[in-house]
Amino acid sequence: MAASQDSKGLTLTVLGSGTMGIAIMGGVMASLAAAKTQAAISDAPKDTPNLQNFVACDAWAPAEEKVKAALGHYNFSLTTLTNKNLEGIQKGDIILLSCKPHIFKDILGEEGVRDALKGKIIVSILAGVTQEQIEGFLYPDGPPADACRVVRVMPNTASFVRESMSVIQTSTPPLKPEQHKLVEFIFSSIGRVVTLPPALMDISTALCGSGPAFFALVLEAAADAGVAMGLPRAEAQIMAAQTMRGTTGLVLEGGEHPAILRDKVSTPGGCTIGGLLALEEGGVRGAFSRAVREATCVASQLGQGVKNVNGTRR
Ligand SMILES: NC(=O)C1=CN([C@@H]2O[C@H](COP(=O)(O)OP(=O)(O)OC[C@H]3O[C@@H](n4cnc5c(N)ncnc54)[C@H](OP(=O)(O)O)[C@@H]3O)[C@@H](O)[C@H]2O)C=CC1
Ligand SMILES: O=C(O)[C@@H]1CCC=N1
Repeated sequence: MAASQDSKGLTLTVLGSGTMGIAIMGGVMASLAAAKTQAAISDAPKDTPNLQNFVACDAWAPAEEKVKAALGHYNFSLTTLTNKNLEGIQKGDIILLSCKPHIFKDILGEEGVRDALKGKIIVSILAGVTQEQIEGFLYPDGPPADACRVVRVMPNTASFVRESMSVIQTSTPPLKPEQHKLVEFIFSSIGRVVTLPPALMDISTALCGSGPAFFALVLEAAADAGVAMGLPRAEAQIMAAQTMRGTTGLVLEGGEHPAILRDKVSTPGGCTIGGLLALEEGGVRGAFSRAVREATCVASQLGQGVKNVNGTRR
């Protein structure tokens, strides 16, 4: 990590300031802002990395305004750059690779990038791109002593509201303690974290990365049903979303198994069992599970340059 940054704090540089780049910076900023407020009212010693600065890079000029509009109010040092990835990497201590998967070679292949990355950490959230692919591209002859470390993480878009489920891929060999601490700090500040081996990153991509879209479809269907039965749209959406949140609370905080939870809600002879049987008749369990498995297959191909990854299959 660059010692030169110590007095001004560490810098997170984001390469690709789209949905995820903004969501992650936003979540981290919200978390740091909350920690500042907490520190002001408590004397407890803090053992958190001194992350203070953010650099948002993109290839699309309007992204600068988008980033400022989404994050400007946090009052952190925020620099926006268009087509200046190298400058962003030079300024950063930890680099978040959040472009589309197939773009990574354009970014990391730019002259000077390998030098600028010396001793730093790249966190890649690219679906389907392995740690080996990135390392092999940067260091085709094997990593030099001052090589950067590449860490693969799969977060989700709920990072923005600090409710991400982020899967950090196990690093071999382990990261240096301060590097590990910084990666853990960033992702645990924007939600929950689990660490899993490389072979489980594609299913993690489907379940956690794509998951918000799948659950949003169910949520929307529930709200639609409410509207169909006469609820105003706004109330129907809040009711569906809060009910989904309550269910996840019972599982996450209450440790309830989903099958037991279903059973507890199903009063004998009541309406819930009637609704559940309609869902089973419609094959919702199979369709939902198939969606996650399909997304896993597609995710596994995203880094291979394979075309038509979403072409129809049996
Ligand atoms: N969306 C999600 O929920 C999740 C996405 N991911 C992964 O995160 C990554 C980003 O996804 P997402 O945020 O949805 O994608 P977006 O398209 O929203 O963001 C990517 C950004 O990178 C920009 N970009 C393109 N080329 C370059 C370049 N050469 N240098 C710098 N920036 C560039 C794009 O600009 P332009 O639009 O002009 O191409 C775009 O603004 C993907 O790899 C995806 O697999 C992981 C977990 C969840
Ligand atoms: O749809 C995608 O490919 C990305 C990866 C996970 C979520 N969005």
